[in-house]
Amino acid sequence: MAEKYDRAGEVKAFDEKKIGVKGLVDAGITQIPRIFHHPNVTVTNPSKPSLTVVIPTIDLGLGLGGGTVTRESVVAKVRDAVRKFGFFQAINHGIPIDVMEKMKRGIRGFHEQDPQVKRGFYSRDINRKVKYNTNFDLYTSQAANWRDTLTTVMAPNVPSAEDLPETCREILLEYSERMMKLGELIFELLSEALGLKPNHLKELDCAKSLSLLSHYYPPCPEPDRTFGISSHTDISFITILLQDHIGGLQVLHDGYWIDLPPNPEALILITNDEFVSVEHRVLANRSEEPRISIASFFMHTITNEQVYGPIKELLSKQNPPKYRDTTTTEFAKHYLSKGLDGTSPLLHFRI
Ligand SMILES: O=C(O)CCC(=O)C(=O)O
Ligand SMILES: [Fe+2]
Repeated sequence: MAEKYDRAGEVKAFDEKKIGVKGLVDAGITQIPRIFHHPNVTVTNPSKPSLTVVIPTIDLGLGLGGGTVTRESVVAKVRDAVRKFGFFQAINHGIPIDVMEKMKRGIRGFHEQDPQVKRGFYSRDINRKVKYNTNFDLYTSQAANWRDTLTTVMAPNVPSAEDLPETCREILLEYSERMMKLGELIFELLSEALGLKPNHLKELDCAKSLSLLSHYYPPCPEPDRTFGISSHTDISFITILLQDHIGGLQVLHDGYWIDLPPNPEALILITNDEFVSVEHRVLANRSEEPRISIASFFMHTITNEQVYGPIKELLSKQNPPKYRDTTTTEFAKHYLSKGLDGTSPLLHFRI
């Protein structure tokens, strides 16, 4: 039996230091604090002989010399991927590689800057639009994850440059502007994939609000005891993820954890519902370098009272609603109180 300890006290003490997990690594720890111990770290895939899953990869036709793919074929591939998998890897998505590289460097720069300056951004205030912390659910989850995150709300109200951290302000603005354009296209494709008019999801304001979660996963001295991010589904309408070369991201498919290997050209799209809301996680970083990822969450902030529910046009006697309507505020509050416990936040709203 594990020895009893004052978990709440240790969580608070760690949080109040405002140094993040990076601060622990910089201090030279060789064992991770108990608050990061997960009772069940099953890192390896449940073994299925010769597991071969082809990761759905979709060419959006926006690369240099693009135009070789038709809209119809892209919509068909998107429909297939999000129904079967709940995610896909997008290539030729229109965001240039140098912008993606600059974004990863900028975020690394934020996390690796003078800790005294970084400390100024440390906060858990849900109303703050620019903040950094370790685990948004540090106080509610059963076990903490080996990850620090800079969160910036980039749309609908674009922050002024001075409100953003100096180390990455320009690239945050440029990346977000491009991400908003890509988001519009993706919501059009998803609408069409659902058999709706192209603007349907955009008219529901799904493409309007963007938060960037810019993660830093420092090397973990005991990667078999914890996660980078434990199993969860996202709170957003969709997430578009940029990851670096380190790896560790896995999605759950047919009961098996599948690795999503890094690809410097690709972005990963994670969808929600009709459209599987795919469960995913990141293993604790076992390399000697930090891992950087930037998750673009198309979602409203917690103060947005807009009502969302199953799309009316898709409902019928044969296909009645499975979920009740809710507001962004109610949904976000539920998500925050639950933490990343591996269960779907949607269950709470099931009819
Ligand atoms: O870092 C990653 O690859 C995934 C991040 C993620 O799942 C999230 O921010 O919700
Ligand atoms: Fe996620």
